[in-house]
Amino acid sequence: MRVVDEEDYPSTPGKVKVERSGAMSRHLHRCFASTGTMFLWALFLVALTATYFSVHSFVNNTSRYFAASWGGLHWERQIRASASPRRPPGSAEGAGLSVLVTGAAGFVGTHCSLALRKRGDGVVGLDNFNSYYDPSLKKARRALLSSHGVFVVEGDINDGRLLAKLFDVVPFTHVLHLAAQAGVRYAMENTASYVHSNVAGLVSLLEACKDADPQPAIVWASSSSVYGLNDRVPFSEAHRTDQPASLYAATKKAGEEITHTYNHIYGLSVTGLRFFTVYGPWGRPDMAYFSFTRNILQGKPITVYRGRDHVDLARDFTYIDDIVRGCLASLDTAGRSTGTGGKKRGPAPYRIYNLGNTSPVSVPRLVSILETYLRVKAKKSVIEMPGNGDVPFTHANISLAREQLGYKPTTSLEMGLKKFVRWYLSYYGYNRGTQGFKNL
Ligand SMILES: O=C(O)[C@H]1O[C@H](OP(=O)(O)OP(=O)(O)OC[C@H]2O[C@@H](n3ccc(=O)[nH]c3=O)[C@H](O)[C@@H]2O)[C@H](O)[C@@H](O)[C@@H]1O
Repeated sequence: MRVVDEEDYPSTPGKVKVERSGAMSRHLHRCFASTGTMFLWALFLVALTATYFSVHSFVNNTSRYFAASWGGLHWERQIRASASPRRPPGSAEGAGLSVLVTGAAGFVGTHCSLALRKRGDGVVGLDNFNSYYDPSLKKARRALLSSHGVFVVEGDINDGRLLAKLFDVVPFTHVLHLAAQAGVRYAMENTASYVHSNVAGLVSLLEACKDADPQPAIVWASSSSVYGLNDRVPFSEAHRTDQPASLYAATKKAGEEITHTYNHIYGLSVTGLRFFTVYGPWGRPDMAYFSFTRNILQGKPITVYRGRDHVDLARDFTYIDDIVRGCLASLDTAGRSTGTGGKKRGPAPYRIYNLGNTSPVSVPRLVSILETYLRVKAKKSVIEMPGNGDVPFTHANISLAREQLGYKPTTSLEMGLKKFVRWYLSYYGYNRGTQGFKNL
């Protein structure tokens, strides 16, 4: 068994060990030899780590450069052309806006972009084409926009570099922020996507807006869902909105608070629009009117939720063209942001409006209107509303929007669904004669 020498013991930190001379010189020699070796090893490791990180960052940057779907002179030319207003000089409506529309390949985004383009404003779209619902519908919307001269950049609002570049290339006068993770019930399945888009993405966009010179005015999509458990009807902007019933609603409410902060600190002009169950052609397949239509045509059952005590659920369904008019009126009346160089130079407007239809319709009535237009009886399964974030009814008071934006919805659910069904049948190529369902 090996006898442990005194020198093998570690010294107590901070204390010097007194040693005998012979043993000491041996020890010193060993000690220097091992320190030198250790030093060389340490040097080698540092060099290795540094090499690793520089190669890694080079590979990262290079692959990001090659993978990026944006950038370059041609891309910048496309952005500038799309962003240029085309109103005739001296036109009564003024010089025209230059609007960045986020979520441009989405339902409301596409309609607003087209409407802006048609009246001569410049529009650049931004959309990440995620797969929350069929991306081919988003691509078809992009093709429609492109045929009207609207260029849509594929990118995410969380990409600060891309946003900075866009504001670098174009001095946007307005941002119409519609990109979001939508859907009330899906918020129970994929919580992270709501935080990613509706909270982190919003902050990323506001950061870019506050740094932009000039700062744009922002109009963005909040939601009727912020009224949550409020049971005073019709819902007015003055009612409480601190009792959300879903994570979706909570992120939209958070958005209202976050935008307020940016308005307060940086002088950004902000208008939040509380949309009430928007529907229409080119709509969202995840919404009830759309999925009911698909299932009814395919002979599949639909699930109709019912409230407590067998009370029907109801929504203040609002037709897309009415919403578009509300969005454009909001842009036109937005008022300027006041900040420059990331600093507030004076107070800027902060507004919130309900954009609804003011006439709630029950879900069973929605189904029966669809049955009439589709000429097919729905296979209904009526169940009690699960605790999934839904609220029993919505009903907008739109006095404020009427007064300040001139907002006046004109489309009944019957009229609006007729237009939707007509679009649906033509888009999916449904052939009544042969009862065939192409591409459904
Ligand atoms: O107003 C809003 O702010 C919200 O409107 C809709 O949310 P929601 O009103 O729940 O719209 P749908 O998903 O189309 O549902 C409409 C009604 O049909 C009911 N429904 C839905 C799905 C289903 O399978 N069965 C059913 O009875 C719902 O409970 C609800 O009462 C949108 O999906 C949200 O993105 C938007 O923010």
